[in-house]
Amino acid sequence: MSSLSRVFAAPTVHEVADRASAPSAPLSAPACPGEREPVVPPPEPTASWPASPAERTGPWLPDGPTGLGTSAARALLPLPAESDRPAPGPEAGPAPEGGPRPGDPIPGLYCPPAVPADPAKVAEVDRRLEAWAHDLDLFPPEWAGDFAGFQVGRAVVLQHPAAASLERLVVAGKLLVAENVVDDCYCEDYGGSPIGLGGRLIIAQSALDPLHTADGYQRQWHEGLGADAPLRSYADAMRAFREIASPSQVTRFVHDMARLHLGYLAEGAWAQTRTTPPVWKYLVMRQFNNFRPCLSIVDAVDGYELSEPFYSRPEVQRVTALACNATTLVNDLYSFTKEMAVDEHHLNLPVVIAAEDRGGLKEAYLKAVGIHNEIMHAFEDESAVLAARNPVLARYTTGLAAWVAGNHEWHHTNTYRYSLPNYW
Ligand SMILES: CC(C)=CCC/C(C)=C(\C)COP(=O)(O)OP(=O)(O)O
Ligand SMILES: [Mg+2]
Repeated sequence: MSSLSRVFAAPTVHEVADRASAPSAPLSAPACPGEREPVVPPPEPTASWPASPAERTGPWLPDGPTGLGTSAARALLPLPAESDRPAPGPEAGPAPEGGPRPGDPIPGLYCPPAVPADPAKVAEVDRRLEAWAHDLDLFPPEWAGDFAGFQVGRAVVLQHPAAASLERLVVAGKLLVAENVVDDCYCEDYGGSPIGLGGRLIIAQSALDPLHTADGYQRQWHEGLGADAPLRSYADAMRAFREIASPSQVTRFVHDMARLHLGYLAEGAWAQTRTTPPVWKYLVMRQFNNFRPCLSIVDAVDGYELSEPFYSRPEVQRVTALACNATTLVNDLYSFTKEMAVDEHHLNLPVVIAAEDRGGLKEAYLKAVGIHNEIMHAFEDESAVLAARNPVLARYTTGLAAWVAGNHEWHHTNTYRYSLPNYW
């Protein structure tokens, strides 16, 4: 068994049963290249959900956590006893003497630690992704430094510590590369522009959500998906995702990518009209222009499925959005200096706070850290309520929390892409 096989989390009983039906192969290699790996059906959930709306407002509303969102959680589910709830993560520490050093986390930013990334796994994922990107001709040689500097392999290994196989990690990496290629080439750094963005993004969406039409035009559409690197990357990454995901997980992802593209269009519209929105409107846009497509695949990458009836419940949608918003605001905070260096009007949370408060960027930045922390605590409080009620939701919310922690680790240690302002 290769050394890589030993680093994957030992599968639980039902996953082993599932794999017993597949051809025997070490964990580190797909059962059979290109063969669709079975998605492990979740165990039947215990009937712990109130049967009807009337039950949701029963007398059992105990005292529990207060703050953002707890009223929503309390209205829907009984809160677990304090002893049931996991201890909160370590509170953010103060700034080190002389301020944070390159690679240090933002002082005062609250985020639990990530599972350390196994270097062997990172190297193998990077090797496979680089070969894939080269085969699809995704970027010219002059971008090779930025590709290496992005550290995609380290990102997905940190974000998915319970990934069921190396192949599933590589699929997450292909999607991450494709999402950034589209953002860079269509919207931002590499020739992107808000002008005509809608026309480019609608074809990009069809690389995920196929056209169904008359044969002749169907063929033209299929040929059109090879026209540029963004389209090629979306089409091939999506093909790979369809091989490891269930139909409902695919539909979930396609929906989340449409949300992402709507967020790109809003950001582009405000750039065209030079609009600096009020903070609340910016937070709406950032809930769509968001890492959500990465978090919504955590069950597929970990080899199980949070079934659609569970995933669609309002309280599950809420904790998913809270996790996605917290991790995207982390990007605002770590990419702040990079974005300000390019365009002082680039929209991010500190910029819109400073405009609304008519204050300085430093005060706005520190206020943005507080907003992130409030969202992060709400995510932890409310997902603890869900996790205490159902093992599948416990696994799902653990996966969300791991993605949030891993992505924070990737951001604060990626000194090639990011650096902190001298605010401490
Ligand atoms: C990976 C993924 C789904 C990205 C979608 C949206 C996106 C590019 C981000 C949330 C990152 O934000 P931003 O455009 O500010 O990227 P950088 O700050 O340049 O890393
Ligand atoms: Mg950013």
